[in-house]
Amino acid sequence: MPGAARARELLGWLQPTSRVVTLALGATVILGLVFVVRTFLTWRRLRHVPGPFLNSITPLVLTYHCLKNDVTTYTYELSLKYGPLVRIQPNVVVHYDPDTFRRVCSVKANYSKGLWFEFSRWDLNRPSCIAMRDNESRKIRKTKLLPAASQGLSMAESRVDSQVRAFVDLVGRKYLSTPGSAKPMEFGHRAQFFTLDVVTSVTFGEAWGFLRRDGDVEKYLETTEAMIPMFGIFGSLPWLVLAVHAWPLSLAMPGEGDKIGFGRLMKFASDAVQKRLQPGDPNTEHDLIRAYLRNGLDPEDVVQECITLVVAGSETTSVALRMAMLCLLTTPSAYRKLQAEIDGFFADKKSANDSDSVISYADAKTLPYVQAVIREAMRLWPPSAGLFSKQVPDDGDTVHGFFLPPGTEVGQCVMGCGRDPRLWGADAHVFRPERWFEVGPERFEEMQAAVDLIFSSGKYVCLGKQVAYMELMKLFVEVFRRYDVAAHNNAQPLKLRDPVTWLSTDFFIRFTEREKA
Ligand code: HEM
Repeated sequence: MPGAARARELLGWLQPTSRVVTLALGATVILGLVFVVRTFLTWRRLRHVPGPFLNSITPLVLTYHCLKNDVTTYTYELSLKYGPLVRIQPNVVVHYDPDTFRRVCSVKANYSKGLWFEFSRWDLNRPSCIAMRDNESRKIRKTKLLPAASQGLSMAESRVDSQVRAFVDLVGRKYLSTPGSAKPMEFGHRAQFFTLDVVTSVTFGEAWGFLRRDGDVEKYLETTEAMIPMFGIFGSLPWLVLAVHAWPLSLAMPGEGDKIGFGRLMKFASDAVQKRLQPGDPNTEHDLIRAYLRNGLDPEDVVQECITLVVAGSETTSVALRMAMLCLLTTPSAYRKLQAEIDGFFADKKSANDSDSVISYADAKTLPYVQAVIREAMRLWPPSAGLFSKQVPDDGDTVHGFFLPPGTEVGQCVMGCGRDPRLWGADAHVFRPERWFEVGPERFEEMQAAVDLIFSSGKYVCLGKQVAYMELMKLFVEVFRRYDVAAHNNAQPLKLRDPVTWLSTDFFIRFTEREKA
């Protein structure tokens, strides 16, 4: 009897329920086989790249570490163990070599952005530069953005100064502890208030007012804080982005009509652009919106670029502020040297007693120890710790001697660049700003270039790098010039978790007026 007829006869003997069970079992076996074959083929594609076996067959190991809140350290430890190139997911390899970093980001290498960047599409039909994965479109967009961003920088300083004053005022108003009266400030959130007010002010010409209110505005922080861990999870399972962008999940995406949260930022950006297009607009104030419009960017694209500026420029810089503060508070020798340098600078300045003055960026750049503290903290705790994967071009590429077929995603372990003992010595994991003074000019340049990779490189380089340095330098100078700072909870200065970058809670610090010498 032919096979198909025999199978029909056997099925006929079964009860209807047994038939359903048998069909379900059959389907499961077939799906299981498809899964095994697919997993085998994916594994085979990059089997020559070292890494843990489990990571080479499932992306979920990385997802697990995002949920466990130790993903950056995990990636770093794997890189050291298997490096210079490690397979961290079936289709993702990671490196931590500064030269490889620069090559992958160069125009010449022709890599493009990985799937994860789709997550930074705020409007599904209109990507801003950070979400553009096609190299040609990015090039055209960035040509328009770069000159405008550098014009924007020249007017950013006065806006950063206003927010530094607002922060210092807030301390004086609410958080100055005196003997017998402790008034600790939760610095993690205040750092965000500061960076959000700076970036909204530089972008829109008007700060959102987090510092003024000393609280969240339109529940923006509450909702975005909940979103940040999603960046990690989407980073480890980037195809999820496509599911979220498709109907019906797309209906849950934030929109201009929302009463709170990210949608408010979208509405604010859209209104701010519209306001500048009105015939009666005086056009006297300078901000990035005007700079972008003047540079020929379509108004609807300007809206998307403004949202990107706020997202890209706030959490990153506040992570840098928090971790630099933590490093200082836990390293008394560095704290003392930083304050001594600041005092020395102001000792013979007329502005020393002017409570309203803020150090100029040009002057701040002459303070080598302040700069060393900031660089050293960002080296150890890079705020942009995610993989930021880029896709291998059509011809494939060879990285550290391993051929990578087209479409492979190459991620970066920026923590590895900052802690590689070959570059930083046996105490690479120690916060020691002095290391920046122990080397000749050539080595110094090499170290500086490696730390700067936290801002990416080449065609992906951050547009707000100078604004970020300006914020960090000015705030530290003006705070430590006026106040002494101490961790409030000696047993645990803060609670740290790492779903994609370092997020903190309960970072309470105390400010006291400095004793005059
Ligand atoms: C310590 C603070 C900061 C760090 C570590 C940082 C890091 C980065 C990195 C790594 C990228 C590139 C991502 C990639 O495509 O691979 C980037 C892009 C970007 N950053 Fe920053 N950033 C910081 C502060 C800022 C600030 C203050 C602003 C705005 C004022 C800003 C605006 C942008 C923009 C607009 C992009 C997109 C550029 C593009 O797609 O070509 N960033 N940033």
